[in-house]
Amino acid sequence: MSKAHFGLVGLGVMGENLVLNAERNGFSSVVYNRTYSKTESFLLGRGLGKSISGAKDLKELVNKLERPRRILMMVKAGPATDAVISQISPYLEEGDLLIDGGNALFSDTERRVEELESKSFGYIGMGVSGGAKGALEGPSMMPGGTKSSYESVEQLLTKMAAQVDDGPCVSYIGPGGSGHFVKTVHNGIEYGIEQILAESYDLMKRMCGMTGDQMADVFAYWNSTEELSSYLVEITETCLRTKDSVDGTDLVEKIMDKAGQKGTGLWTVISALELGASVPTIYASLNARVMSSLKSQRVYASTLLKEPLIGSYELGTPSDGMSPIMDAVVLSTIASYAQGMEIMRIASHEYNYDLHMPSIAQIWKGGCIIRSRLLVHIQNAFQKDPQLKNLLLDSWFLNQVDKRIAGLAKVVSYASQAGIPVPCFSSTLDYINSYRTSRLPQNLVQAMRDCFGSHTYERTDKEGFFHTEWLN
Ligand SMILES: NC(=O)C1=CN([C@@H]2O[C@H](COP(=O)(O)OP(=O)(O)OC[C@H]3O[C@@H](n4cnc5c(N)ncnc54)[C@H](OP(=O)(O)O)[C@@H]3O)[C@@H](O)[C@H]2O)C=CC1
Ligand SMILES: O=C(CO)[C@H](O)[C@H](O)COP(=O)(O)O
Repeated sequence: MSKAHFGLVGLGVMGENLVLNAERNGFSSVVYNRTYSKTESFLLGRGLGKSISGAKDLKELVNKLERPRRILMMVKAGPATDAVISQISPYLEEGDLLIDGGNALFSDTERRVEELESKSFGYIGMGVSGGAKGALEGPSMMPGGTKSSYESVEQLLTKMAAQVDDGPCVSYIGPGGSGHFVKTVHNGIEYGIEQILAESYDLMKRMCGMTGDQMADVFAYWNSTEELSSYLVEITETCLRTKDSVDGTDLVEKIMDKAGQKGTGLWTVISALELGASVPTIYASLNARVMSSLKSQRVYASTLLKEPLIGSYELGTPSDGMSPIMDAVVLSTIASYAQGMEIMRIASHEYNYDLHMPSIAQIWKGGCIIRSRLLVHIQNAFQKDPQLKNLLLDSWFLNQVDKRIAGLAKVVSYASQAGIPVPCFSSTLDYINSYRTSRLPQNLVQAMRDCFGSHTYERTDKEGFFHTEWLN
């Protein structure tokens, strides 16, 4: 029996779609899942009639593959990935390649690349985005590791990836854990945009009294614009139009207001803090999920900390796309991308990843959850100036700030008066206002630090570090 081209470990939501994608692109496959009944039902279901066979254990999976073997692990991140690696390693031979397509912590990937390469195996840490549909039809993929390892699967990945007008949504990211680092930042941006859209929904519902369908019409309009056309805006329209099958009312209103999280948003913020990148919009979105999870406390607090009455505010009309709210959404979305790119710019240098921003924008233009038309402008900005310090400094984005900052300020001000939290909108406003302020009040912070702790300060009028005996 001829050996298969490709192996998959983990027939979950992502794994089963990715293997169908590989098979459709001409790569015969062998699949293994810890719980064998899932393998059986897959082979009798979606895998039926395809060039896909099953393996009851990892030894059988390895034996059924041509050499050098190419095996994608699509399992839960963390200890599950380590378990699979240690169980499969005894059967691997020199030159075989493991690819981790899960949402791994990038420092875990660094460790695994070193461990596996010391045994003469290849190891790729690859961020994958696109959910179930993307995995099947063409995901966005961010592979990192040793370049020669990537080259041995380049053809497979290029065929599997989403394709946009000017090429595939996959390319080599860089060494070590860089692929998973970039995927983590992708998810941080994803958290930001999801929260931004949720804030706009809250304002339209509570300040403007709009119904689900009326809001969905606004999202449909936004999705037709150059600035906001994106996958997340598109699915928000769908979510808002969807009715509960029991009583026909808006389904979103039946969903508990507690957001889950699996770790990548937190890792983005931890990395940003460690690297000294300023990411207030992304941080605000993470904190909003944390605050949302305090449901019982919030319900109790709402009986004591009385909310202000919501007055009447002018926030545009559906026919103008709720203009000030759209301004807030556009600038906050831009800020999320700008902050994500900033983390990667610093990480590229600090971790020697040598990231190529236009290629990352290319990978994100199709297939992934944060795909949007804005990414074309982001790619252009970094192509024009590969050393660009902040996206906001590019002419296209500067123009957006000029055009929309008054609308964002209006939304933040009205929401504050009405007692409606808009953490991403207000963080974005502060981010832009801070970034465009040539002299911030941190001179006083420096004075206090020196006053109580002799930490010294720099002066504006001469070089060096100074200390004053403030309390004499
Ligand atoms: N869902 C999504 O939209 C996306 C998910 N990801 C990432 O991809 C990975 C897989 O996600 P998804 O497909 O959603 O996950 P699922 O929850 O659908 O499936 C998890 C898979 O992991 C396997 N598994 C769990 N623990 C172990 C273990 N200790 N040993 C061996 N196998 C184990 C499960 O096997 P069993 O059936 O035996 O339990 C199952 O095949 C995760 O890292 C996730 O973060 C990345 C991008 C998008
Ligand atoms: O990686 C993804 C998309 O890109 C996954 O869907 C991920 O689970 C999303 O993160 P979280 O569950 O924390 O919201």
